[in-house]
Amino acid sequence: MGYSVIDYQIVQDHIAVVTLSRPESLNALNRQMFIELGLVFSEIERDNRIKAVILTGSGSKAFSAGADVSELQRLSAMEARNFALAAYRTQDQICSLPVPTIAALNGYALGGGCELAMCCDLRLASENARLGQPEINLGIIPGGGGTQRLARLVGVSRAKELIFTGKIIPARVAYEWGLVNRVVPLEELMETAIKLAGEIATKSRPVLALAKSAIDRGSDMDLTHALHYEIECFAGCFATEDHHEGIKAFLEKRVPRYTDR
Ligand SMILES: CC(C)(COP(=O)(O)OP(=O)(O)OC[C@H]1O[C@@H](n2cnc3c(N)ncnc32)[C@H](O)[C@@H]1OP(=O)(O)O)[C@@H](O)C(=O)NCCC(=O)NCCSC(=O)CCO
Repeated sequence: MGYSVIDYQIVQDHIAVVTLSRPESLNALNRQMFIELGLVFSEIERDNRIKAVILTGSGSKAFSAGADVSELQRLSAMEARNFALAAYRTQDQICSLPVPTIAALNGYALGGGCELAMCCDLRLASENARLGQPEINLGIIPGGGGTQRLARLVGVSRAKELIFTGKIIPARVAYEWGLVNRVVPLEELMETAIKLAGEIATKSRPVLALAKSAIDRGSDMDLTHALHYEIECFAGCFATEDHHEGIKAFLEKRVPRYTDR
């Protein structure tokens, strides 16, 4: 399928790389971007070969500087609601993808860009990356999950500090706060992301999906329900062919050969 504001590639057979591609506006997220992200994530979901996804931005300055301010400028309250709902649907698709996702933050990840990064399972940042929710400086608040996902990742106090002040934090601080998993030089970012995705891709696809579901769905439950949900996911592993192979390979002291079934 042809895309106009994103690029899509499969590397090393199992790794999908989705690149936000509006470099002239620092990969600002417009309606078309959300439509194409929805389409590409549907394509990825249908493709059983894919075992890890990397989401990044074009150029060396930004992952994404957020929602396209020139589109926001024209919105009525009702239209703003529809814009946020469209973003929500695409983000929900990304969050519930049964495959691990990695955001490779190659520069600014602001507003909707930070929100999109927080929909991914893991975040790697280049040393020049800057993260934040500066919506307050435009007279609005985050509308793509920022008030919720940021608070869950860094805690309510730090989220409030960022959202109330619009302050932008460097990658190092984002790492100290647990907002990103790792910080690497810009020129090593994609190599690091592909290496991490490659390591994940050596595991069983259905078992990765069960691990992701146990963590994500469990974190929305109270502890008792979450622990019971983990038990169901653990039992689900025993319904896969791959768990036989994993255990057999361990006992035979060899590398497992998973069939993703
Ligand atoms: C990211 C900033 C700090 C970079 O500043 P600077 O290096 O000075 O680069 P600029 O000249 O400002 O930007 C280059 C070019 O990109 C356009 N642009 C940048 N961000 C956006 C955007 N979000 N929407 C539309 N266009 C954008 C900018 O206008 C320039 O275009 P020219 O045609 O060359 O003029 C700085 O750009 C910045 O602060 N950006 C806005 C960040 C922001 O407020 N994000 C939140 C948006 S609201 C939101 O996401 C709601 C969802 O919750």
